[in-house]
Amino acid sequence: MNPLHGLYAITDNTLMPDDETLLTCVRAAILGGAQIIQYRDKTADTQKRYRQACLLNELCRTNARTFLINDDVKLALACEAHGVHLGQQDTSIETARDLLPHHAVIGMTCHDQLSLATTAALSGADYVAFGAFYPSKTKPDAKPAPLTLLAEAKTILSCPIVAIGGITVDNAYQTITAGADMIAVVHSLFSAESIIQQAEAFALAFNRNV
Ligand SMILES: Cc1ncc(COP(=O)(O)OP(=O)(O)O)c(N)n1
Ligand SMILES: Cc1ncsc1CCOP(=O)(O)O
Ligand SMILES: [Mg+2]
Repeated sequence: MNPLHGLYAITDNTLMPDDETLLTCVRAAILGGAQIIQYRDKTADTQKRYRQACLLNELCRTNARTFLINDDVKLALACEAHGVHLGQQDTSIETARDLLPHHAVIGMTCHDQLSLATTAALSGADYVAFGAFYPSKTKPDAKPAPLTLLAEAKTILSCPIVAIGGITVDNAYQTITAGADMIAVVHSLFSAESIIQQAEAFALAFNRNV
């Protein structure tokens, strides 16, 4: 398993509505340097979700990338993903840990609250996610989180930290220097004219010194 660090690409069923578009876009993100891929499909089409999750799992395994499923622990089990990303309203970490293989990756949304993160870490989360740090096109009603939260979180948590919400190539570097180990991106990555070049630009932000 590669480390939980770098560009974390999250799929979108509106931007990538069919199998071919989804695979082409995610392949480009991987080629550009995305390290973690999350399958996030909010439709109720169980058959499509299973088929696409299996396709992405294969793509990620071939390219040695971490593959996570949003919300759905049973789907993660069925497609043999590396793990799941859970929100505060989703399955609990404890239940997910019971259902998944012991080495599964479990990430947890903590919005703008350190207390949710310490609870998640104590429950065995492998990473925690904060946001939205900037206005998000994908989730416009996401509660805003201040960038200072990341440095505070770093002092009290030992697990990796994800920043999410409205992250672009222009604000990626300041988000990483503020304390993010991973930056999770939907719109600014997958709506780009060249997804490969956009992913490269995000990946470069992790290697910049100034
Ligand atoms: C990496 C990452 N962070 C946060 C979220 C949001 O999860 P959640 O609050 O459960 O909202 P939905 O994505 O399910 O709408 C995420 N998916 N990934
Ligand atoms: C799922 C989620 N949770 C908080 S913001 C967000 C969406 C992130 O997408 P974008 O990178 O387009 O703002
Ligand atoms: Mg969720």
